[in-house]
Amino acid sequence: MDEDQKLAFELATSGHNLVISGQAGTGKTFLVKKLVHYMRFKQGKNVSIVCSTGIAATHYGDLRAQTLHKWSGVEDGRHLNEEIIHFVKRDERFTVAKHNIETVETLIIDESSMISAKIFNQVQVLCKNTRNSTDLFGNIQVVLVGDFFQLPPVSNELYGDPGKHCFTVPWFHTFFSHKINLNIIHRQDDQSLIKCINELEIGDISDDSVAFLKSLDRPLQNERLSKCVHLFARNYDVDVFNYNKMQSLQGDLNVYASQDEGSQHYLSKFLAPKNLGLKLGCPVMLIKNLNDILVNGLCGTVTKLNTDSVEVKFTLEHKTLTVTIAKEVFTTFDPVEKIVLAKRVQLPLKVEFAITIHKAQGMTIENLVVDCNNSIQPGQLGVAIGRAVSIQGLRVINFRKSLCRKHPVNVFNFYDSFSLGNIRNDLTCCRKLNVETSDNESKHDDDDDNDNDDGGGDDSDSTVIFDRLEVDSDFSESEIDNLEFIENILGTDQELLPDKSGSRLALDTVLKTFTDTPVEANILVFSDAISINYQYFHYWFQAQCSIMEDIGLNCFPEGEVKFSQKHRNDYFI
Ligand SMILES: Nc1ncnc2c1ncn2[C@@H]1O[C@H](COP(=O)(O)OP(=O)(O)OP(=O)(O)O)[C@@H](O)[C@H]1O
Repeated sequence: MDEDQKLAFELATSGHNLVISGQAGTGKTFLVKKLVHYMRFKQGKNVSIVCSTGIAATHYGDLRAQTLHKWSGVEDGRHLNEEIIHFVKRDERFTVAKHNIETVETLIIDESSMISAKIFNQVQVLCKNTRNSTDLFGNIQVVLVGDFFQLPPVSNELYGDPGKHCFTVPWFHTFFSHKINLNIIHRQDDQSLIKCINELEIGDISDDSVAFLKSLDRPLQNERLSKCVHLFARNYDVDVFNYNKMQSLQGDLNVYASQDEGSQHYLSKFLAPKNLGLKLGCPVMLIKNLNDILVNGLCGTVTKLNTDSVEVKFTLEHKTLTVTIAKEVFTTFDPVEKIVLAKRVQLPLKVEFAITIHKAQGMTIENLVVDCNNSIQPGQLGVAIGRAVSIQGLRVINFRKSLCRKHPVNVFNFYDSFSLGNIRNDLTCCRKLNVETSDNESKHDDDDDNDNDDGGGDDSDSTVIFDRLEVDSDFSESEIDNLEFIENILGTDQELLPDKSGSRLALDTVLKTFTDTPVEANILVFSDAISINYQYFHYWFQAQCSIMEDIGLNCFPEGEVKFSQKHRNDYFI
């Protein structure tokens, strides 16, 4: 281990809560494996490893990691805090999750950049309540591992999750007073490549690195072989690539049609396709966690096509496993009305000649082709190119400097806050704290401090009381107020609008679209359309979503002061 890894190892094995970060390839997963071995087998501790995604969990092989969602029972985040506490404590379907929470001593959470503040807070509240404790996380030692310059959490408007980083929960810095950054990159040894990944992660790329990346646009020797992995930013591009590859594959095409019920709007959002075409020998990826071994993201090859099922040979860490995959039920659930909005029965598979960058986070890939087109998220290209081991096995196509995005300022601020803090042997520095906290305190904190905007502290009864005694029921007026507010921001923020003339025109069009669009007519589609059309304003629009929420609030009938999850869904879905 290098010096930083040793320091992190020492702190974690002495029982401290700890954040371990570091650029792609600095050995975070490597360190966790060492930690788990030592803590389980030398210290005899009950250690659980959980990850934000099933595919990240597979990197731990026999150490048996699983997703945080499954381990804790929070599933896909559909439950309110009080419900999930009730289920885990009393419902026998949640016995395993209850046992996990009651018995664990150390919880290691990897790939935490993709865990939202809402889910993180919910797990914290759940652990505290299930262990009948007043301590954060019920006094479980938590080691949080991840690179927050990589991909951020995915939002889920239906479940009231705006997708904010887990470090925005208000109790974060008290609970994690020790934070360490690993600095030595072990995955690659080419200095130009290391520098380039670093700059891509941060979103500030030098001319040298641009030239370097452009020089990598040449065919790889073994690009045509199946062991070469193609990465794209969007599922759509993955699908097009897969379709073309599928056409060129020999053999008969079997088409598996789904059985659908419910809203077309939600059906169209399922990853499981309506018609899944498969051929013998085509590469596929699981898109659902079937058990601890067959997890979402696992790749394999089709070996037999049956009428309603297929046989797939999966490649695990060092072995292969052939399994019959039958159709599964996919649902979208309304957590307030408690109804299923859409249901699809389909094979939990997707053709995978290529995969999205999201699915690749955490992987090490020897032969890699990255298509940079349509990359819009901060850190996305850093994640993609950071998978490569060497420049000999890396091809980069469609790279342009304008595709590099900067992370929001709160990510940089978070890293500025990195320090080892006060280390006390009796753990009074991080674990044995007398922290006054309530399950919904994050909401109050949010009100107090807009910079530390958490959004994730899920209110325990999902109802936020707003003390607006006078509610403006006239939509147009409040809308105009907010538009003026937007204009003011734009008038002063040079950084957001470096090119004011071009932006002005785009902005006027956007604002016109906004004023012409009834809020209740699907604000999400509207914001998506804006993001696609005006990527330049991407971050700005995210910030405007909260302003739009305010506009929605102002539209409530007079006397209405409760803004519940249901109201939120009515306005924003
Ligand atoms: N101290 C070390 N000595 C030698 N090799 C190391 C060391 N630390 C990590 N490695 C190797 O470097 C490679 C990258 O490590 P690892 O996957 O743990 O990085 P990571 O920080 O988790 O990356 P990512 O953020 O992309 O998931 C692996 O092949 C790992 O075995």
